[in-house]
Amino acid sequence: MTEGLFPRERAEPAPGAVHVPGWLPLGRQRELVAACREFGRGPLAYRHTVLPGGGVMSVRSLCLGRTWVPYRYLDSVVVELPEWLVALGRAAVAEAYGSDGGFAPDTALVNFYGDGARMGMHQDKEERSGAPVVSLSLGDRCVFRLGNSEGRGRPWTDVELASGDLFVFGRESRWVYHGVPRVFPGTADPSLGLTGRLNITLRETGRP
Ligand SMILES: O=C(O)CCC(=O)C(=O)O
Ligand SMILES: [Fe+2]
Repeated sequence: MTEGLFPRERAEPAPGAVHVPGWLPLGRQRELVAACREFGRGPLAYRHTVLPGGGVMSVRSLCLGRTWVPYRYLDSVVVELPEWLVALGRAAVAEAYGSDGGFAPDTALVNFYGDGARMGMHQDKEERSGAPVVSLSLGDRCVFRLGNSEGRGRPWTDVELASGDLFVFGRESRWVYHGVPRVFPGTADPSLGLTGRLNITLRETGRP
């Protein structure tokens, strides 16, 4: 166990892919966990997405703003993307790239990883915008696999994401395959009050 022995430093594991460990202070993480709980009490619920081929995702998710279903965006919005989350997304891009570049996310996927949940290698490719993808992690640590734009296979780089970490992939890395092959149960700060892992992913659909 090397956990805590080495400082986790800001890194750019691939051009355009920026990892900022501990970007969100613990208080802000707690607020986000509370907000994610609240999202699930509204008209939306965390559900296992059923894929067109019949597969069922192990992750449970809900979508704020423009509704994503595999593999397209609908015209509908069930719950608006909160303005504070848009602002957080802008701040995240500014942190990663030095400027927010006018980032205007209109959709967010909130993913909950319970026992044994994983996410296979995929591209976020239903967006027409080349704007970056912003990912925030809460709760248990995980392995985030950052692949290449050509296919699901190697080469890839495994990055460990922990609670409060920011990961932005845009520019040359915008269309890379990526996934979460592993979550480490029970690795979150108990004071966060979350069992499992939450991920908030903000995107710009580029649709009117
Ligand atoms: O959970 C993560 O860190 C990644 C989520 C993801 O890739 C997605 O929702 O498209
Ligand atoms: Fe993704």
